[in-house]
Amino acid sequence: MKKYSSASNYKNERQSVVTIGTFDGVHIGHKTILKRVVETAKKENLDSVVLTFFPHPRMVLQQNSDIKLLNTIEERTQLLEKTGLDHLVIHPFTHAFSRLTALEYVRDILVNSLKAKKIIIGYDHRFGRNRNADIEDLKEFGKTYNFEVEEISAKEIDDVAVSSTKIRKALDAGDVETANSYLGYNFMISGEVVRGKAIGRTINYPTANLKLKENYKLVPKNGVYVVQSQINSEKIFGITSIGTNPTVGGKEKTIETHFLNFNKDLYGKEITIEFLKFIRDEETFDSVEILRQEIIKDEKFAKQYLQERE
Ligand SMILES: Cc1cc2nc3c(=O)[nH]c(=O)nc-3n(C[C@H](O)[C@H](O)[C@H](O)COP(=O)(O)O)c2cc1C
Ligand SMILES: Nc1ncnc2c1ncn2[C@@H]1O[C@H](COP(=O)(O)OP(=O)(O)O)[C@@H](O)[C@H]1O
Repeated sequence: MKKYSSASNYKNERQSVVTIGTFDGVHIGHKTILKRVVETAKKENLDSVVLTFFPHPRMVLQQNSDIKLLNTIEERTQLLEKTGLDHLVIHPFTHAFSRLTALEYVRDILVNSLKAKKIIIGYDHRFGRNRNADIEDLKEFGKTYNFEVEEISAKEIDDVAVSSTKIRKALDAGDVETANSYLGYNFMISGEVVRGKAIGRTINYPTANLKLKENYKLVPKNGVYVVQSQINSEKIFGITSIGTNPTVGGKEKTIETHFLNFNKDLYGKEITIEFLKFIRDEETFDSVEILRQEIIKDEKFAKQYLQERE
């Protein structure tokens, strides 16, 4: 898959099948569309292209928007790569871009830059300044500019019954199992392991504290989870606590993981944790000793869960 940092950087003489969207999560619904794009391109001897935007329109158009996304742009790129697409165009969503008329957008970006011969798109897709054009307008433009529009019907979309919003809601409720089944992979978070207060090791539960690079990445609800990770290409399971650590008077939100049967220095390493199961909400305990007893129970729960899953 070739990547381009804007539509004007896309240089390719071959005509294409294009789909357009944010594709946050690259979930099973997105994958059915992407599969259709890849297969259509093969059948019709065209190149397959995804046009996506970054930052998210809401991050640009709504002041103080605190929208959280399922994927960082890096994750989105990696997930799209797996679908077998020929080209990924990540076009900068700016104020100027949002002011393009529907005609300018279709003519300059879809037709002149991306050489669209076919556009495969959801029935409710809207585009152009103030999002005032719809799929019927796109079909009209197709007559002028000689491309075809293939509509993905409401039924086809409803049959999958998955949306990025539903997945965000599931994660906000701690329901990682529902989120994972919609995503078709385990929801994950990556970051560098940084130093904390070094209290963990004093209760025999050292925890790797993750520092996120992107403030727009969605973090599941505060609480304790069973997770898995890949450390030096070995699969390691763990228990992750998300929250402010009120028992030890914490204020900042942290994401910290105690890895099971593991004892190595992780400071400075980049790690990814995949969420498997919610264990419980974060609580304020009366003492660190009670917290330690509780973490022992969390560990037992995790081991039991992992054993039953085998
Ligand atoms: C599995 C697990 C569950 C945890 N649950 C809670 C909790 O419910 N409430 C809380 O205040 N802290 C909780 N913690 C966080 C501890 O307070 C934290 O790990 C400890 O303060 C160590 O912090 P440090 O990494 O800065 O040394 C939990 C930690 C782990 C590993
Ligand atoms: N089983 C383990 N799980 C997590 N971290 C571990 C483990 N064993 C050793 N470590 C190391 O210990 C560090 C965490 O120790 P901790 O006392 O919690 O300190 P800190 O407050 O700096 O996180 C981790 O960043 C990692 O380098």
